[in-house]
Amino acid sequence: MEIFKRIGVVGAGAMGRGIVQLFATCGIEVRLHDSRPEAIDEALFHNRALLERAHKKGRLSAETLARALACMTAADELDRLADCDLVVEAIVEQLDAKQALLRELEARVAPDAVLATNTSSLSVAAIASVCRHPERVAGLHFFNPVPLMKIAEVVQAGRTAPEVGERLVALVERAGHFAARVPDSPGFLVNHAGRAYGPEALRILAEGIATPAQIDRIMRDCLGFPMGPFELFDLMGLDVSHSVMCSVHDQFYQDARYTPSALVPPRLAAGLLGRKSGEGFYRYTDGKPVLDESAEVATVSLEQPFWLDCEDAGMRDKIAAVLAAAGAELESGDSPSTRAICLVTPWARIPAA
Ligand SMILES: NC(=O)c1ccc[n+]([C@@H]2O[C@H](COP(=O)([O-])OP(=O)(O)OC[C@H]3O[C@@H](n4cnc5c(N)ncnc54)[C@H](O)[C@@H]3O)[C@@H](O)[C@H]2O)c1
Repeated sequence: MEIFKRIGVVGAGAMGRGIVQLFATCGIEVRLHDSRPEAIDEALFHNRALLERAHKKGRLSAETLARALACMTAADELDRLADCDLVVEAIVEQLDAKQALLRELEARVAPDAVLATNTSSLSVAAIASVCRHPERVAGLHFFNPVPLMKIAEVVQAGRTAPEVGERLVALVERAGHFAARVPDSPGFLVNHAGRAYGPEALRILAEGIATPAQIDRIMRDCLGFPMGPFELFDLMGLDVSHSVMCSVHDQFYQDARYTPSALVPPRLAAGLLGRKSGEGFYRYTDGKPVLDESAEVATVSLEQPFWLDCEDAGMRDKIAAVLAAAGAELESGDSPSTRAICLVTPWARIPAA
């Protein structure tokens, strides 16, 4: 299978820079373009610092470091991507912007060059629909941060040539990631499944049930997620997440289960985008969250009885044993009394104790 020799990346934000780092580290020449020239310099500087740090920590040999740095270059003009055999776009999540870019790229690259989109949720077929050769267009959806999240979705749109998908799978595997071949459906696989995470957390917040820090802590400490939903919003950028929420909602014909949260637009207008703007649900200094030391963990009163909603008898016994060990009373009726604190067991992976 012919692996790509020279890759162009358009969009030097969180994703574009990560994609550049990933491919350069495995020795493929990558050229980075952005409509803001300063974003290209910043991204290449950022990548250099990350790679040098990895070398200092002994995770990257001097040879791989030198090769990776030599492989990453700036493309000040889009014309500099003309001889790339693959161009991956990672610009703003807007259909018209992506279509306009693909048109511009098609006018420059060779007839057999592949064009890939890193879109999180837009239809790949809709992006490709403006191209003269939609068979060369596929989705190549990485996750943030690209070098660490070792999976990419390879999206086969209605007109994507099968060999284009196969070449992208080979490229993803060469970079050491798992390639998941997925159909061109709203949110593909991961962001469709993720609707039960972020948007549901926003609903809990909107209903005043818990704060972002409380929700994040429960998802991390009790359910074993590596990151809570609000930490994830801050990492992805709320602007990017909002576009995904709106796009998936539209593509499912406004199904109420996917309704985007009204909490989000005022936060976007205020610039509370997350790490990239220095503040989102948390505040950041030098890219690190500033934790609110005064935030207290709420204590649960053991004076009130507990009522447990759990159909799994084995799990029920385990939770009952934890409550008993803590000295709490567990109600046994079919429905809770008015005093009871109700415990609901959602479906999830239970982390090993
Ligand atoms: N942030 C995430 O966690 C994440 C994860 C997976 C996929 N994505 C997708 O990747 C894409 C980029 O997301 P991001 O978070 O890197 O965005 P970002 O806002 O960090 O960066 C986007 C970059 O694109 C540039 N840009 C915008 N329009 C352009 C154009 N017409 N031509 C050239 N450059 C242009 C901007 O100047 C900016 O530097 C989006 O489609 C997003 O949905 C994001």
